[in-house]
Parts: sequence; C-alpha cells; structure tokens
Amino acid sequence: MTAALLPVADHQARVLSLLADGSARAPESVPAAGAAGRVLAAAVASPEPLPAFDNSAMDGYAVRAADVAGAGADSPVRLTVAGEIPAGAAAGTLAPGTAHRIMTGAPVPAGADAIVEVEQTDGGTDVVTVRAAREAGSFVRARGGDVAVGDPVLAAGTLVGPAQLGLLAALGVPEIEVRARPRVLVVSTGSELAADPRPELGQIRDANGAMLAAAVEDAGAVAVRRLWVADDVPAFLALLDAELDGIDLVLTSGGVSAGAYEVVKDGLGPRGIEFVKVAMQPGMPQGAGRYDGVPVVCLPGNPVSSLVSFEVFVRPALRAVAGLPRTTRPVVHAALTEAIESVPGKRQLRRGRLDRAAGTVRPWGPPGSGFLGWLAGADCLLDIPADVTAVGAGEPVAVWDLTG
Ligand SMILES: Nc1nc2c(c(=O)[nH]1)N[C@H]1C(S)=C(S)[C@@H](COP(=O)(O)OP(=O)(O)OC[C@H]3O[C@@H](n4cnc5c(N)ncnc54)[C@H](O)[C@@H]3O)O[C@H]1N2
Ligand code: MOO
Repeated sequence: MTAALLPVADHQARVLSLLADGSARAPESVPAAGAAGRVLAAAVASPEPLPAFDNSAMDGYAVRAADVAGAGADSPVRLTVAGEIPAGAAAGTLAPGTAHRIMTGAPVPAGADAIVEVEQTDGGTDVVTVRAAREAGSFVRARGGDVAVGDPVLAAGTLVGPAQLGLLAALGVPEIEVRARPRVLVVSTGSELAADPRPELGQIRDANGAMLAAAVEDAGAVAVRRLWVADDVPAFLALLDAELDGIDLVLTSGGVSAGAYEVVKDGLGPRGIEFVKVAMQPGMPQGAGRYDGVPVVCLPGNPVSSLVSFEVFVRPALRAVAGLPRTTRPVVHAALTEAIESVPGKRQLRRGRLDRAAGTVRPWGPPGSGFLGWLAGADCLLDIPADVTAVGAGEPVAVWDLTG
C-alpha cells in the first residue's frame, strides 16, 4: 500500500503552486510606524539628507581648524568661548579666533569646520585652552553624510525590522508600500467540537482553530476569521460560500480520512479538491485544490497532524507568497539522546527538544498524532527519512528548529 503514497515534496509543490498562482494581491500603503514584519513592495528613496545638518560627533568646542593648527601639548592655543550650543539649539556663526562650546548632536556653527573634543582642552567656559590640532572636518558629521537626498535606502523585498523602522522614522517617511499579507480563513470541522467551554462527554474543545490561526499569523499571513462547522456537508459548503469573499486561502482541519462522516472530503472531493495520502507521519491524509477559485488546503484533524502538516506544507507556501525570507525552518543536525524507530515508507516528523549547546536532540513523546500535550512541550521536529526505520542513540538526525 505504501507505494501509492505521495512523496512529501510533491504535495509541498502542489500547495505552493496553488497559493502562488494568481495570489498577487495589490500592495498596500501602511503607516511606517506599524509596519514591523512587513515586506516592502516598492523601494524607498530618501526624501531628506541624513543628518539633516552638519553636527558635532563629540562634546567639545567648535573651532576653525586654522585657528588650532599649531596647538599641541606643549603649545596650547587659547580661544575666547563666544557661544554655547546644546543639542537641539539652532546653529550660530563662529567668528575667527573664537570657539563655541558644543555638545554631541548640536549643529556646527557657520564658519566652524572642526570639533576639538573636550578631553583635549581645559574645559574652559569663558576662554578655552586647546591642546591638540584638528584637521578640517574632524568630528563633524556632515549634512547628508549618512544618506543623501534620493538615495535608494531600502530596496523592494526588504523585510521591515527595527533598523528599517528607525531609518524611516529618522527620515520622516510616514507611509510605505508593502506586500499584502495572505488572508486566511481557518475552519475547524467536526460535530464533536463543542462551543460550550465545559463539553459534554464525547465532545471536545476546538484546539486546531486556535493553533492554526496562531500558526497563520506566525507565518506572516492574516487569520481573518476562525470558524467551526459540524459534520454536515450542506452547512459546510454554505459556510464557505458565505465567507470566501476577500480570502486567499481556506485552511480546514479534520474530515479528510476514511470515516463515515468526512465532511471536508465529502463536501469538496466532488467539487474538484484532490484528496491524497502523503508518505508522512503524522499528516498522511491531505487535501488541496480550489473551491470557487479560492485555494483550499485541507489538513487532518488530529492536532499534531494538523500543526505538523501546516509546518510542512502551508507555512513555507504562505511565507513565500508573502515575500518573506526564511520560508523553511532552520535545519540543524543533532545527536539523538535515545534510539527511535520509524515506520517504513513514511517520512516521520517526530517531536523533540533540542539542546543546542550539547548538540543533542531528545525525542519528545510518542510518535502518535493525538499527543497535543507533548507537542506543546516540543521545540523542534526530528526529520526521519522515509527509508529509515531506526536511528540509534548518538546518531545524527536532521532537526527543524521551530523557534527559528
Ligand atoms: N480507517 C482509517 N482511519 C483513519 C485513517 C485511515 O487512513 N484509515 N487515517 C488516520 C489518520 S493518519 C489521521 S491523521 C486521521 C485524520 O482524520 P480526519 O482528518 O478525518 O480528522 P477527524 O476524524 O475529523 O479527527 C481526527 C481526530 O482529531 C480530533 N480533532 C479534529 N478536529 C479537531 C479540533 N479542531 N480540535 C481538536 N481535536 C480535533 C478529532 O476529534 C479526532 O480525535 O484519521 C485517522 N483515521
Ligand atoms: O498520519 Mo495521521 O496524520 O497518523 O496522524
């Protein structure tokens, strides 16, 4: 039977092309201040020079370099202190043969062309004794010396992070064009899911909805709505029909295996969504296709299967279409702390805990797909190839770092 299983890479490619194909939502203009984590859709050219005015890089004295040219430890030069310029003050004008006391960041007065650091003086307030010569330009941060007007400071495709936000704030850029984030509708299915916080026997709380919505946001997309539907095909299809507007991806969980009430498979199978068995554990039953033109990805209902499937198929595709870097998790190799076995013919993604310092990884919980408690305590996935059935203690395995 395993020969019929679809390789993981095939389903990954299918989900990626489904999302990439026709998903080019128009870029949007957003306030720069709230744009952390977004991706620039257009380059930003600087509207202003940075710094905006010549200013001092040091606390000291603004002088004319020519006036202190002969200064040295044994040949001090005395200058009248004719002004005081704290940061934030307007620049004045320096008369030849005088100095202005100046602070870091304060504007250099017209006529001055160098700063002497306070350490090279006696710190005088009326008259200053200068004990070092300074060349023209010394400790002067020139207007436009960092960024000139029109400089292409940020390229299209840049991920907006702290440094970029700092630059945009410094330049007074109020709005930027960013790539739209994919908008995802998260649908949990199953008549066993209870709306009541204290479910009756036989009913359970919806874990996948909260989990997948958070995973969607973490992947750089927007979980627009989180809905639940019972094992009722007409109700499921009616919900989709009502909610599809403005949605780039419908992400369902549950109802895709071989039972009598597989609402997702029964509802979408006849409507062109393809349901497959992938050579992977957990996460064997999967579905993907378009409903009314909108991409739909159907994940299995077991919570561990659901989140691992999201990691393998959906997260990389969402990040790719959002233009984000690092579409896949960082993969490291670590030595297993204890031996494990794996099912033949299926790529196994076991939960684990990575000790980076020791270079080891510990299997975390059993391989079964219902162990949500163990999943919540794990920080990595052990990636065991389909043709490997056992890995011994101390042997290296590839590990997906879920914290990266
Ligand atoms: N005869 C077969 N049975 C099963 C097969 C199979 O090939 N033949 N595949 C198994 C595998 S593998 C998986 S994975 C599951 C997938 O099942 P479904 O996607 O149809 O999911 P459900 O049956 O709806 O639910 C499975 C399990 O997960 C719980 N669940 C579902 N949704 C949620 C939710 N939102 N929050 C928390 N828990 C949820 C549900 O109650 C079930 O316990 O099928 C195997 N069976
Ligand atoms: O493949 Mo299922 O996803 O065993 O758990």
